[in-house]
Amino acid sequence: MIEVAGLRKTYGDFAAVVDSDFSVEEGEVFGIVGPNGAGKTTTLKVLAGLVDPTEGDVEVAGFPSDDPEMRRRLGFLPEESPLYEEMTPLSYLNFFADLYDVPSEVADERIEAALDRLELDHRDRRLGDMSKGMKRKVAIARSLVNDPDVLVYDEPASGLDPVTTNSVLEFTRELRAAGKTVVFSAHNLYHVESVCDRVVVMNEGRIVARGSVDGIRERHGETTYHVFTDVAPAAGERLIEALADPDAPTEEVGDRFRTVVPDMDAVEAVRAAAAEAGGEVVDIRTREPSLEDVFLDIVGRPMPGRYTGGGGAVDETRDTAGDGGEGDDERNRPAEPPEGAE
Ligand SMILES: Nc1ncnc2c1ncn2[C@@H]1O[C@H](COP(=O)(O)OP(=O)(O)OP(=O)(O)O)[C@@H](O)[C@H]1O
Repeated sequence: MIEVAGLRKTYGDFAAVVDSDFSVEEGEVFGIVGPNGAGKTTTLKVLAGLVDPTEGDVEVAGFPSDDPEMRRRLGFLPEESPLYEEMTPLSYLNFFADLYDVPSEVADERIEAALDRLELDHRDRRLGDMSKGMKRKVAIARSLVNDPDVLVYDEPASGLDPVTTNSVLEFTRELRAAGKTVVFSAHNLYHVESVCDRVVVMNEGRIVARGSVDGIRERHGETTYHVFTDVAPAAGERLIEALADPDAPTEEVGDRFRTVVPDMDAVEAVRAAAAEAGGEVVDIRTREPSLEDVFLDIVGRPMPGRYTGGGGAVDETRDTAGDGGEGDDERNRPAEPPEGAE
């Protein structure tokens, strides 16, 4: 449904997006995550036909992104919803339906359905008097007036209270169930984890990881084992020292000591050290890395420069360390991942 190949967007000699490639399947919720300034909004604006790429090919629903037909198939939700303060939700949404030439009876039905589903009351209230959550819902309803196949949402749930956030995320899942294709950006990784089928992680203009959330977690995060021992406090120092060499961080937690290790062999080392210190292993828990742990690891890696003039040249860095694998692959990964991130 969406194909992006070799996308690059520069402003002067600054590269906002560098060599971006990805595709989004029909009926998929696809997430773009990354820290501030990573290039998420720029990518989404290119998809929505609001910003022209400097280089590369972008196709949405079979049309190039500068084709007016593509815009008819797409609903865009900008990061900030620019609403006309004096209008009411109904007048505002009808105005946009009109711009898309939606027949008025169809528009009425569609708008009612969207506002009902989004549980937006006060449909005759001035937009200027509405809360941020209500305005966001109106903006989401606006993205649907032309019944698009593809929805491009920039931070749809940012700055909303937990109830409104859940309702927006649930609504996104329903769009998928209705066969829509959704691309959205987010800072909040929980939002991404709870909704997206696949994601790309962007950092400093580049895609640095991609795949399913679980796939990324498996490749970039490490499962750790938390081993609890009942060594007496007086012998704790001995245990900590004994485990410093295999680099198994150990600390006192309540009436136990907890040692964090990467594998079952290391658990045996803890067992031996605990026995030496007069105790034994009383509990072992595995800890999966959260997407947040993984994200911090990935975006913490050094990146090549973003300026094309004078400074670091960005072009040559493409696929420097990408494994070129298929599906759950990753590309443009900086050559040196940091040592054992916690
Ligand atoms: N019109 C523009 N002119 C110059 N630089 C721009 C322009 N638009 C974006 N940039 C720069 O491109 C980079 C990427 O911006 P973008 O808004 O795409 O990032 P983002 O990942 O969406 O960030 P955020 O999470 O803060 O919204 C930023 O450094 C930004 O300052």
